[in-house]
Amino acid sequence: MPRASRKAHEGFEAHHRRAVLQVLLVLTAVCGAAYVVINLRAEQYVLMVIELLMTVFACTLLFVIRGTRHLKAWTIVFIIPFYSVMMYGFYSPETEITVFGWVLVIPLLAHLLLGRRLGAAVSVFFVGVAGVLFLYRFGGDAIVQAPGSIANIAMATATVFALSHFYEASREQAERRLSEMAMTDSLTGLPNRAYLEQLFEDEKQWHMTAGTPLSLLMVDLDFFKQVNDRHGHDAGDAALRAIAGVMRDNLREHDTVGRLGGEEFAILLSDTDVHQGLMVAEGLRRAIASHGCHHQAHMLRLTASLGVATLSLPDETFADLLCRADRCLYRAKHAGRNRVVADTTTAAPSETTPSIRPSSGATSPK
Ligand SMILES: Nc1nc2c(ncn2[C@@H]2O[C@H](COP(=O)(O)OP(=O)(O)OP(=O)(O)O)[C@@H](O)[C@H]2O)c(=O)[nH]1
Repeated sequence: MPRASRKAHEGFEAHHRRAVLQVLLVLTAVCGAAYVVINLRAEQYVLMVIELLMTVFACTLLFVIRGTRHLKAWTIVFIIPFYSVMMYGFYSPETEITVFGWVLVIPLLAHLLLGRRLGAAVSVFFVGVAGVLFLYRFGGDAIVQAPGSIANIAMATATVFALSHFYEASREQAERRLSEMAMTDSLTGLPNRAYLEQLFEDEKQWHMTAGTPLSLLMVDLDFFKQVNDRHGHDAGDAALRAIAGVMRDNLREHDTVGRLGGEEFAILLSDTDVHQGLMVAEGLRRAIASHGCHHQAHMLRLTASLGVATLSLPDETFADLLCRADRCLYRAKHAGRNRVVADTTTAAPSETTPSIRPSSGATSPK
């Protein structure tokens, strides 16, 4: 999965897991408070103190998990004592056999909170311990030895385990698919603007820390309306797909081209200063101009204008950089199209805004 899609997926997943954990914490606090009263009245003071501690712990975590970036770690910090308290309840001679009804909650919660793999591992461990405790306490009872009684408990637990596991597997798959769709332009298959924005935030952190340059190209096809008007919308769509392919083929693996919308594209160039960005843009301009897009009986020739800007300030946003690249693009269009203009306003003061013009003038689609 591409990095930004993976981030989107993680965002959806964290949201889901946080919501489940919040419900569990509220339930733990409410049930814990109820058990404090029940155990106090039954004079079972050890259980009462444990329940009281769990209630306070759950209330505290409700605040902690609201803004945490370490949700999984906090979930484990809660779920292990939570299940351990459950195991103590199973072990304690003060509890009845019915306390083992809680064993069904183990696989369900583990999968909802920890996902398919870790959830399965934690479930197997704690259900196994619960099974041992059950046999230790009640293995000799006549009711347990009756045919089918152990099978009932075992099969009910296995059913909840299997359903939780398959539900989680299918939910994770659907979530992954959704996050990919949310980050992809459906016509060209390129990353969309949301993807680029997220990628920019990651790359910015990385490049600012490493002290390496990050550039953005903005690409706009020239006279694209004429393609639609002369050859139809399908031809326009085919041309957009073809140009997307040309750009992808002419970039390095760690550069990312995305479609902003319409006939506008943006490209993030890692480890690239404004001068190198200008060269990359010029290479793309040539590649686009020399590429013929076949559509039915027609050969469409397109050109593009490009603007180049390089990240210069730590607080610069994607929109800021895009705006600078867009201003250069506007100048390229204004100067006759099919050319590249770079923004060097933040580079060395002696430098002026460079532009690269094609030997022939602007061209319109034939
Ligand atoms: N086929 C197709 N056309 C699109 C799509 N999105 C936008 N367009 C068309 O792209 C054209 C953009 O036209 P303009 O904004 O006038 O730009 P242009 O004709 O390229 O002119 P300049 O940018 O000034 O060189 C419009 O006709 C839109 O309908 C799309 O997904 N498919």
